[in-house]
Amino acid sequence: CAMAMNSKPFTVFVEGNIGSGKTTFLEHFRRFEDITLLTEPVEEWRNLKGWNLLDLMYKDTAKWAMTFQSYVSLTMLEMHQRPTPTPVKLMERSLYSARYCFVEHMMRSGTIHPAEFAVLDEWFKFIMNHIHIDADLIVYLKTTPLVVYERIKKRARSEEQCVPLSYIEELHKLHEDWLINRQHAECPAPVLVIDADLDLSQITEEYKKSEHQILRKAVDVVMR
Ligand SMILES: Cc1cc2cn([C@H]3C[C@H](O)[C@@H](CO)O3)c(=O)nc2[nH]1
Repeated sequence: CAMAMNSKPFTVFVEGNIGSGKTTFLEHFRRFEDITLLTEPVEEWRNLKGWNLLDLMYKDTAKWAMTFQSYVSLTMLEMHQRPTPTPVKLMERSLYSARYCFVEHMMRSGTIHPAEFAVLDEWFKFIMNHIHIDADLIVYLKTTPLVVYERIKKRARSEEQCVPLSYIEELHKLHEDWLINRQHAECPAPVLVIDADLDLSQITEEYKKSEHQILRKAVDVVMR
């Protein structure tokens, strides 16, 4: 059912480490007409006017990380701002995981220069103060670093083949700090934790748990 454009849709961020099954989770909701799915625009990051920024970032991180994260944030902001004709909007990742997980890691590991971090952080703070983009719910696909590391190898996305386990472990810790230990007050949305270590056959039960919570909220939005 089309939504009156003036009311905000029930917005869900689907968050999790690389290889945690976010795209698979989102595809599970493809069949619901009342839900708009916004998957990560990886293809845009792989081809900006012919430049594969994702590959450049993984190949020469010190040189390209700032450029890459700057463009990722722009594409995420565009998705946050995109008008949604349905009562529910599911987004893969967000400006929050961009800042609290990926950019945070790049700063702590010295991959980007403190001056580059300062610029990215000023953009993030400006957006937080001027644009309303928070979630009504965050679905956290919680995984064990070793499990997703093996999946990344199996999935064999070419740009990711040189990703070390240590990077996956650090990203995991930053997701836990944010979504389990709740260290960032700017993003107060409730978190629904899904055990995403489960393999495809078992995980449907876990998805059903979130389906109920998301769809019930969607009914609330429509009835509002
Ligand atoms: C918001 C955000 C998403 C995102 C993804 N990535 C990388 C991780 C994966 O290899 C690929 C697709 O998620 O892009 C990144 O480096 N920085 C990011 N920031």
